Amino acid sequence: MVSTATADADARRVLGIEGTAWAASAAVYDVEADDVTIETDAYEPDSGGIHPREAAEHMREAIPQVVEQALDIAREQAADAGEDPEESPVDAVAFSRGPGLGPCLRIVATAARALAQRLSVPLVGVNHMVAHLEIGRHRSGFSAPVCLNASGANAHVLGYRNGRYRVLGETMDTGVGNAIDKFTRHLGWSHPGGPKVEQRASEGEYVDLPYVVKGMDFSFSGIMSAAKQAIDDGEAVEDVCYSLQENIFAMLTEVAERALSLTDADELVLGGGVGQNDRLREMLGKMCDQRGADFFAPEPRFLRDNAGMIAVLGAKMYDTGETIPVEDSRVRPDFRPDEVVVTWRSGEAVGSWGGSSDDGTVGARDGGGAGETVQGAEATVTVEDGRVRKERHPRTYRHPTLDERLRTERTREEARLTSEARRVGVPTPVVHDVDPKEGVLVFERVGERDLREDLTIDRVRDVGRHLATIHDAGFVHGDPTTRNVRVADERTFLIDFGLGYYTDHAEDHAMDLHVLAQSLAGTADDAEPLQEAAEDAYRDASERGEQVLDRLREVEGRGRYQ
Ligand SMILES: C[C@@H](O)[C@H](NC(=O)OP(=O)(O)OC[C@H]1O[C@@H](n2cnc3c(N)ncnc32)[C@H](O)[C@@H]1O)C(=O)O
Ligand SMILES: Nc1ncnc2c1ncn2[C@@H]1O[C@H](COP(=O)(O)OP(=O)(O)OP(=O)(O)O)[C@@H](O)[C@H]1O
Ligand SMILES: [Fe+2]
Repeated sequence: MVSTATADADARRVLGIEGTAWAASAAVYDVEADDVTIETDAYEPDSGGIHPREAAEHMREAIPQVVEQALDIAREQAADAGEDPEESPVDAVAFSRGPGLGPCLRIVATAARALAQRLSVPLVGVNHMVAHLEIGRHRSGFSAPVCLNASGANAHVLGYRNGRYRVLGETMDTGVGNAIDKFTRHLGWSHPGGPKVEQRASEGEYVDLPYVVKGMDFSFSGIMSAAKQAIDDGEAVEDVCYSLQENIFAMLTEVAERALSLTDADELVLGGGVGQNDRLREMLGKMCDQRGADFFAPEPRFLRDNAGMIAVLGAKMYDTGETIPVEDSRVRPDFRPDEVVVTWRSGEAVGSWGGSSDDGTVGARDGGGAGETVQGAEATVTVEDGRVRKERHPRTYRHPTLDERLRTERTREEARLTSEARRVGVPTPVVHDVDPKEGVLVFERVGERDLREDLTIDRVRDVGRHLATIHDAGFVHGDPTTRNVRVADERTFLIDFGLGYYTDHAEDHAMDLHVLAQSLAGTADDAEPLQEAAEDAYRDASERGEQVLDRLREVEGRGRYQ
């Protein structure tokens, strides 16, 4: 192929540089051959976790070398293709702009700028998290997958909608890998801990540990303290490792399934270093199998931090003109994936879910007609004779003991809190029958449709008020999404209290509002006025609305990436 290194032509080859935390890495992506060569020099702390200054020092030493190695490969490829040796062998230099450790990012960016200048090619600034996702989409050939990012400093599920990747759910505290690594530091093991836990888990048996999912968000702090405590109490290390993996990965698998259900997607891709774990991949694969979805995990060299994913996304961005001048190329330690305008998918439809169709209906789910069966994220719901039968079937991806515990607990709590909410004046269905062991509930059928098909200011105000009422009564809903509210002419019913629990903590109350806000953002084209209406109604109706809303602002500021 004859080279034309202008910005109008599609890229032949792109050089990627990665160095957000531990991997000093450079790669060449040969577009035509769809071939990625990666050169990585890993930072391994002598003790403890990653020290930002030491990591930056590693970048300073290692980045020039891996870059030169990658460049040599690019030159060979260019020579094989018969290109002019005087010309740059790559059309662009793509680098990880964030998120990541500031000192590391700055060294990588400096190297990238210098190289781009030397080769007289443009710079492309890549979001590291979007790269973790795009590499899976690229390698799988899937068109509109949900993505689970399971990496060291992050954990989130993303879906594509209307030109951006939306964060459907994320960790409320640490990233999944960091959580595991902290646990292994407690044991005195060296960094990284993830592979060591995987190894020890193979000899372990299941012991009870906390399990925390809130809508599509989740939290690791409770389970991590409990795991450390279990070790201090003399529980066998292999049992704690095993159970930790079982619970944490089941949480990730559950939220991935919820995201598939919400977005009506049937493809899932995995990204991030924790994705190298066999048990996590097994769980996700089984879950997808059970619901008829396709699952793809890239090979390990593309899961852990690597410059290959930066080069591949860099090429897509270059092709749509997403290059940046040096003066605009400052690093972004807190760069969120939903800040990126996804230009390289602009030819595609609005998105994979929630877009209103011409007749104003959204999606195709309504537990309305008699005899109809609705597949929710957790349960199968059948409508018969004005009654609704909800069955939580076993999920074979998770440990049977955990599975039984979750199904029993959630069924019992759902019956209890649905009735409790009615008692305090919130419209909910009458509970006719409950069998926690079998995971079966029979309810009165309520509402004509789900809230997401009738999203008005008045309706979300009702929801804000209802949440205030149950919070004042001392419990939370746990999953107040636009699919867990049913609407009829005059009334707005809350359903699906399975994730609810008793609590007086402002933090837990704020999480309910956060889940609602995320769900509005995921379903409505203009979510802001709806969100405001819900908050105003909540503030007016609640005994301590101001305090909870302050906490909500705090919650929203978290889950940011360092
Ligand atoms: C911002 C960026 O620097 C950061 N990168 C990062 O965290 O490196 P990554 O390579 O994606 O993931 C590393 C994590 O992946 C874990 N890990 C590696 N192999 C594992 C395994 N077999 N099982 C569980 N965890 C594993 C390690 O313990 C470590 O916490 C991120 O993507 O969040
Ligand atoms: N009492 C009810 N009256 C009318 N429709 C109902 C009732 N309960 C459930 N449905 C319908 O069934 C759907 C699924 O129910 P539910 O949310 O309880 O199950 P789920 O599996 O927990 O779903 P998800 O986890 O996706 O929210 C609801 O969105 C609603 O359309
Ligand atoms: Fe990463």
